[in-house]
Amino acid sequence: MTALRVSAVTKTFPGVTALDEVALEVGAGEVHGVVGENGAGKSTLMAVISGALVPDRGTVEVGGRAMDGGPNLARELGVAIVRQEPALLPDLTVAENLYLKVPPAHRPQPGAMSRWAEGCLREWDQETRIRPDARVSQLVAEERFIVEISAALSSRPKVLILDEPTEHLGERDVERLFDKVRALARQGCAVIYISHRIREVRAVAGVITVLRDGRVRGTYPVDALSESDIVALIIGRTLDATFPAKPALAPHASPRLELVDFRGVDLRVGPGEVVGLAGIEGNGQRETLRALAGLGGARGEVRVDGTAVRVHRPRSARRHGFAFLPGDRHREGVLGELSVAENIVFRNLGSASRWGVVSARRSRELVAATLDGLAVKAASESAPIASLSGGNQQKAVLGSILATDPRVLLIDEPTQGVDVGSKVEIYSYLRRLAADTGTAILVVSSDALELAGLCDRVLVFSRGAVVAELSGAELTEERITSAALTASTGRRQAAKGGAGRLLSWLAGDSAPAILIAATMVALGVYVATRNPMYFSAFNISSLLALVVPLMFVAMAQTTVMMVGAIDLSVGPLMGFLVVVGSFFLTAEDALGRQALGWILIVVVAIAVSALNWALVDALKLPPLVATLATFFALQSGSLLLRPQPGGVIGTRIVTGLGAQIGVVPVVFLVAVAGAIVLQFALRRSWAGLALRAVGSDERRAGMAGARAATIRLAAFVGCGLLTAAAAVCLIAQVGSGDPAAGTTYTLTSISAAAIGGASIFGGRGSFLGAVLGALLVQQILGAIPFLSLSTAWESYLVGALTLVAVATFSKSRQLSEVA
Ligand SMILES: Nc1ncnc2c1ncn2[C@@H]1O[C@H](COP(=O)(O)OP(=O)(O)OP(=O)(O)O)[C@@H](O)[C@H]1O
Repeated sequence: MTALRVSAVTKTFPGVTALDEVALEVGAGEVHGVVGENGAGKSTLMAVISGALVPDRGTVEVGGRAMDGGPNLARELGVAIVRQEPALLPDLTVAENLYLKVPPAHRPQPGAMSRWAEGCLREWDQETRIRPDARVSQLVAEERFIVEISAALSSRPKVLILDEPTEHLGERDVERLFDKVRALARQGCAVIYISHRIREVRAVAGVITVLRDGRVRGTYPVDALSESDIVALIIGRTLDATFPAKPALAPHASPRLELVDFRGVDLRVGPGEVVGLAGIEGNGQRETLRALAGLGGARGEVRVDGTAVRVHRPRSARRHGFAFLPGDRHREGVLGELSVAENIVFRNLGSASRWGVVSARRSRELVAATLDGLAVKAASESAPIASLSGGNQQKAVLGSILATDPRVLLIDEPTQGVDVGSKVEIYSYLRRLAADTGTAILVVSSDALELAGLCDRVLVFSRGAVVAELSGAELTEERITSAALTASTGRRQAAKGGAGRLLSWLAGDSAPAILIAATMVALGVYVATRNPMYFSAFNISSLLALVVPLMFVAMAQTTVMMVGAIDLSVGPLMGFLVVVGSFFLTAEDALGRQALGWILIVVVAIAVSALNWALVDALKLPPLVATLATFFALQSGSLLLRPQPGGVIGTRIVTGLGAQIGVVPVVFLVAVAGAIVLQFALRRSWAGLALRAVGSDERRAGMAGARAATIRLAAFVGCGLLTAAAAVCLIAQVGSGDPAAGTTYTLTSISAAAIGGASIFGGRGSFLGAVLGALLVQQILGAIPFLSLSTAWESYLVGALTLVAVATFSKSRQLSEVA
């Protein structure tokens, strides 16, 4: 039975025909390998099948149904995909990502999400210690792939697409994956397996389709082809040898690189020598390489050509002749928005410049030489590097690093995503570089065959120490794998010290609330020791009453910040609503007119926030500019309606809104209850997740089925409604239509939201944090008179606190991500 039928699909991009009349059929229970050179069109074809791209011509049918409804329909029809770059949302937790990625029918109750996610991960591997509550931005590439694969497996797919899933996986994980793939196929799932590791394709697939230049070159049963037959079909010629010959090294040459007790490793690497660092992931090999690149953890002595050097930062490592190719290309390798040429020039500013100015001629020559050197295929050098196929991105980044003319080259996964033909070119390029310039090369790779073929020596790591050294005849793929496996049985968890744990906690969601509460208590105690009147019932009750508008408007601001926007118009909107209210809510107004006033307040708030949304989403104005325009429009509107304050609000309304239970105003309790409900919805509902997902990464959230524009509209309208609530509380406080009433709330709302943990980049924030942030800001404002300080201190203290809070949260997030 045919599970997937692709008929005559054509897809073009400017300057490239990525797919040309492609046809493919995959039967239920079949594992179908798709192979081809870099840029052959494999990922584009998978994007079409999974609904992420619409073809120019041709059709895709899944289980007999035409696939014409984007990613959501594809998911509904049972298509699951593991992409070359896992499409995970960095600000959300592992559990939340898994939840969003599986089709709605397979999702657990939001409350049971964590336990369910643990089950999904444990199904992958009993030992895997990926915590369901870890934020995805804190995971290394291998872990991100495991999460992406677990999500695809947990969605019980009918068609499973795996696009180079093993580039970051160790030997055991690859085996584990193949077991799962075979089990799924036995249950009738159709699997498409894309990889440049031909051995893997042969091991798992029954049928192979070869793509070249966007066209299908043939479909064959795997058994009918040898490995070299497949290579010949892919690149159109046969290869003599994959790995270049290893030249004899000068026996007494003084070492180019020397490590003395560097993270416990002693090592001498001669000029032109290629040394591999192997081991099961997480045993210290990658960390050692990264430490040499200046990315942290450098302890011990490092000498280059006999001179001791410090490699505590990337800059200092570069200055001493180290060049580093990061293994996590998507996160650390490419600058996605910049062009191919800019990516190359940026890494070689020294050689591309003259008198400190980038020279057009030198840049052109540098870019041409780099692209030619590794035969990078790009529609144009001014195209964004993200539009290149994965393998071509890798070659472009590697080329830009090789062009820096290093004395020591540190390369992490040199050929990830690179096709068989280009791998051979890269290996011989590295060998030539080592032989011609004496560059010492250290390589980390999850592919033991690559290490055995490319390196003169391989050091095997276990628990941070070198446990075996292989060279000469001993240097085989089997020896590397067995040395790694016998030395350590599993992945080592990076042991987090006290500082690491503190950082993780600071980067988490509960830190802002706890830190604010602690600061409030400390401030309260301090002020009370200076002035005993501070804790009087009157003072507490007026503080709580005054803070309520700020609490609501801080929640409003948090809502839009969550989707990566900011709303400057909240303050003037509050003022405008107060002015509107002052025409309908006076003692003389009849009940009907008063009801109309309340309705108008809500309608105006919704209209203004919908306008803000339209400016941002339809006109594509930056939120800062769009809401600044509404800021001024609203302020002028208020002044036009009420050039002078006027319209006294009816006493019944003022006293009603000012009702208290003991010393606590009722509206305060309403605000707190609202914050609790919203916080719960933010963490435990699809809407809350979608809100954070869109703020975290709109494109990926879209792939998970979230409609970004609708969600942003909901966020803006939510912001408007919460601002209306703030305005209602303000009406009772001001008591009349004052056009300037709300203006100061714009900045204080941003401060309170940021102190509460919201990020202006979206994806993060907390309603409880915002409410506590508002309380702290108000507490500071209220404490100034008790300390007999001038009012200037209001700005100093609130400003400083905002700065400290934002710096602490963003820095801790940054550091915990690197860790
Ligand atoms: N968004 C895009 N904009 C412009 N060109 C694109 C875009 N996506 C893909 N291409 C081009 O389409 C062609 C096919 O790319 P695709 O990513 O499908 O190749 P691939 O076979 O998956 O390669 P690799 O093995 O390197 O991953 C390439 O020339 C690529 O540059």
